[in-house]
Amino acid sequence: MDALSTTWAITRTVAGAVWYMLVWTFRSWRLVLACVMLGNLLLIGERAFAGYAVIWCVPAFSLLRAVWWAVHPLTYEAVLGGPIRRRGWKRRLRRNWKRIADRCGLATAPRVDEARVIPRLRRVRASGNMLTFNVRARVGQTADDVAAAAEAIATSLGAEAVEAHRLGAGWVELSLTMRELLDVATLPTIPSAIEFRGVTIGRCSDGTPWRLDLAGRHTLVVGRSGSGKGSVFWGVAGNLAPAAHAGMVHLWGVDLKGGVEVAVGAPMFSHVAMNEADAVGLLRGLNRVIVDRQSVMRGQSRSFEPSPGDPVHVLMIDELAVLTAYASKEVVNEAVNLLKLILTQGRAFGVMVVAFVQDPRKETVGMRDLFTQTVALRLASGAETRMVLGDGMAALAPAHHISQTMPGAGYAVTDDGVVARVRADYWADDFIRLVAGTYPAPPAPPLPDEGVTVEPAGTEPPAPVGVTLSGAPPRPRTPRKPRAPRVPQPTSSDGDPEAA
Ligand SMILES: Nc1ncnc2c1ncn2[C@@H]1O[C@H](COP(=O)(O)OP(=O)(O)OP(=O)(O)O)[C@@H](O)[C@H]1O
Repeated sequence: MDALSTTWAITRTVAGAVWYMLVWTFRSWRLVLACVMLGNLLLIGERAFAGYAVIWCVPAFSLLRAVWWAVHPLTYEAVLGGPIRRRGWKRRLRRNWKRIADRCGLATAPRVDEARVIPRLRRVRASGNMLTFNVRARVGQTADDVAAAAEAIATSLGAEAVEAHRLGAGWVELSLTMRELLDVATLPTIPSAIEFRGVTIGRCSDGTPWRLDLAGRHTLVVGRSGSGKGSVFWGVAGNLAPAAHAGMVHLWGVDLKGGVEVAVGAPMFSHVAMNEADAVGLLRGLNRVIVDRQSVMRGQSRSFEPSPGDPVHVLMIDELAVLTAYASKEVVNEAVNLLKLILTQGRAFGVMVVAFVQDPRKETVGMRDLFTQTVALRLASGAETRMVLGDGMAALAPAHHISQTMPGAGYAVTDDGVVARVRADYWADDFIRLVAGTYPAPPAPPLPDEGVTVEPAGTEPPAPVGVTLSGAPPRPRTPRKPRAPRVPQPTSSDGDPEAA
């Protein structure tokens, strides 16, 4: 069996090398033709060696390339294959730009009888698997018009995907992914850095690490069932685990899908809620943290700096819609109010929310706009992408085009409109358990249990109440002392209240 598979592998490699040799030779047919003519002239001039050398130089170079590719693909790709391919991309773009711009609707004619004006192409560059260039909108066009044609331009050039960034004053930068790097799943390594401002949870389409900024941001992750929300969830929680272990971060987990997701790595979390009542208690507790910090920081400082014992709080909610739409009415009402307060006030006080949801409709996630960055994993339709990312974003971040075979892949969109095509590392259950076992959260102070009234910013914190650990049985309340009977007050005979 082994010998058979080795023979098969060798046959495939040799066949591949022969195929590439032929393709590369025929692709350079103009050069081959020129060499044949020159070689024949040399042969006529009785310079046999030089003549044959010129005639066969192109096939010989292709053969050399093919052998190199077959024997050592890594060095071939780095030294020869990659640079040749990138040169080809740039040349194809420059040569075909007029035709592509015209066909993609970017060429405009000022009058019927006048020639069409093509948007200007500038700074064409290629590196790694990306082809990047700037396009200047013509008079009568906007940068949005150019961005809207991005998908068509990418398709014309055979790109896998495209990202468009506005550079300002009519300039748009288009980054085309010419070779897909995200189709291979990657695994994380055990985190060791103490991170609380952001986490590296996968890679971008150009192969660079995908860093998700968390400081001062609330993150909404949306994706259909099976789109890989779990990878992003554990990418964030797992990478924060060393900081949680060191007391610089408190992780709060809400999982109302029976706790199936959070339970795997529960030791990383300071507080976990797996039912509606605990979830509301947990939100009250987090709101209490904000209110307490407001009173401490008022007049002292405007930005929060964490320290051991005074950590950043990160609330992770798996399936947000269960809490904000599908739970009982009272729970939904209170949870939505508390969550809105946390989302509007938490950022300045070191409280961040990372929420995950399958169904992005307004009825399920009414507070979508309060999240400052969105990760759109695979979505069902263009309408859903627009719903999640806003109008105009379906072309820039077409999450509905993500293949089912690429769970964990998506578009990360910040509130200033920067789009990155990304894929999260895959966190297997055993790996999550390993990280949770390595970095368990230190014991956390108990949560306020009940009676916390939701106060707007700037008001005094609510009165202290009995506390409980979310998920633990509530402590019995001490019965109140009976009130002492009132002493009757003397009243004036004429009923004058001032006299009483
Ligand atoms: N980053 C990834 N790379 C490769 N495969 C992945 C990745 N993330 C998830 N998968 C695969 O996709 C499957 C579904 O992922 P996951 O359970 O995270 O999806 P989900 O969006 O959380 O779905 P649901 O909402 O139904 O829980 C996983 O069992 C795993 O096999």
